[in-house]
Amino acid sequence: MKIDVNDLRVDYGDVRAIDGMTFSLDAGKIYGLLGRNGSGKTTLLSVLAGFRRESGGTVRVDGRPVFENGAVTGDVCLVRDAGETIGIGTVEDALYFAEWLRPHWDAAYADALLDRFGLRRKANVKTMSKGQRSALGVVVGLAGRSPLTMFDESYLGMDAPSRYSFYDALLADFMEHPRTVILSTHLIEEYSSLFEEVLIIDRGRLVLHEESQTVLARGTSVTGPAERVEAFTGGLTVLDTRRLGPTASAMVYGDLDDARRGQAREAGLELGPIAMQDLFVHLTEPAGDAAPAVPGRGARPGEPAAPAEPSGDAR
Ligand SMILES: Nc1ncnc2c1ncn2[C@@H]1O[C@H](COP(=O)(O)OP(=O)(O)OP(=O)(O)O)[C@@H](O)[C@H]1O
Repeated sequence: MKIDVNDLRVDYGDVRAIDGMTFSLDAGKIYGLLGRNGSGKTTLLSVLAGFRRESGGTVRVDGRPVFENGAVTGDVCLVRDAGETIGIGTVEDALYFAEWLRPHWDAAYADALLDRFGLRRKANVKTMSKGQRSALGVVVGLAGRSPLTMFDESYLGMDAPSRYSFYDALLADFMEHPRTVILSTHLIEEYSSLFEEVLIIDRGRLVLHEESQTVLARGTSVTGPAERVEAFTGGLTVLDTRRLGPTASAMVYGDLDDARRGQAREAGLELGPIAMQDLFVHLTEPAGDAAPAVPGRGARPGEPAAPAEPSGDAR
């Protein structure tokens, strides 16, 4: 399903949780939604799922409004953390309810997933552990095969083997049944290779929306003798610099063309990739600080950029 969000605002009383967000998502891709605590991820997903009404702006899924629109919400699934939406009865009851609700439900696949995550059909959901309830949420999200499927930190309570299992299951099922998937997560490195595109939000605003490969290609670590690193990075957008004795490693954001790369090599500097998590940390700032103004902030071509906030470091 295609998503078009235009100048979206969501208020909780005096708190503006989403502050003028505009973006479009194509159908059939896996998107990563990243943001610090309180940045507005759950609020945004709730609006996309039709759980909450927008205070301003528009949200369209396949060109149609979502809120109180049964023709759309039947094709949309939001799995929240710890599977909180299915806290009554047994696992079997939860699946029965999900099947009734979801037109694309695959019962055989749901059964296979229960085995995969070691969940008993007769288990009472209320007495299940947090991780088991999260796994049940994931089963519902995957087996529902909703054209728009969103996981909001659904796997947070799951242990590492179960999370890896979710990763593998999602990838395999997505290949067979492509759909629009949005994953909100704080486990950036664990899931970043799944994301075709990534959206970073910060204090209710869209900070960046780009293909993951582009985002990663824009970040480069420059390591070598401190004074040479400083000279080379002058005029570039430096997100962070770390020093260890005479050696410095600078995190640079922006395209480095072949000529610049050649200059770095001639200067004896080492160039390397940087992790998406590192980029994320430096593209968002703790509350109260301004995020650095970096190229690519705001959105993709054709989408309005979020106003870049002034930063002393950014060039
Ligand atoms: N029901 C509510 N009433 C009032 N304010 C709320 C409510 N829900 C969220 N907020 C506020 O809206 C902002 C965005 O919250 P939201 O839960 O969407 O963030 P989040 O990015 O999902 O956070 P986290 O990563 O911690 O789950 C926060 O400032 C939060 O305090």
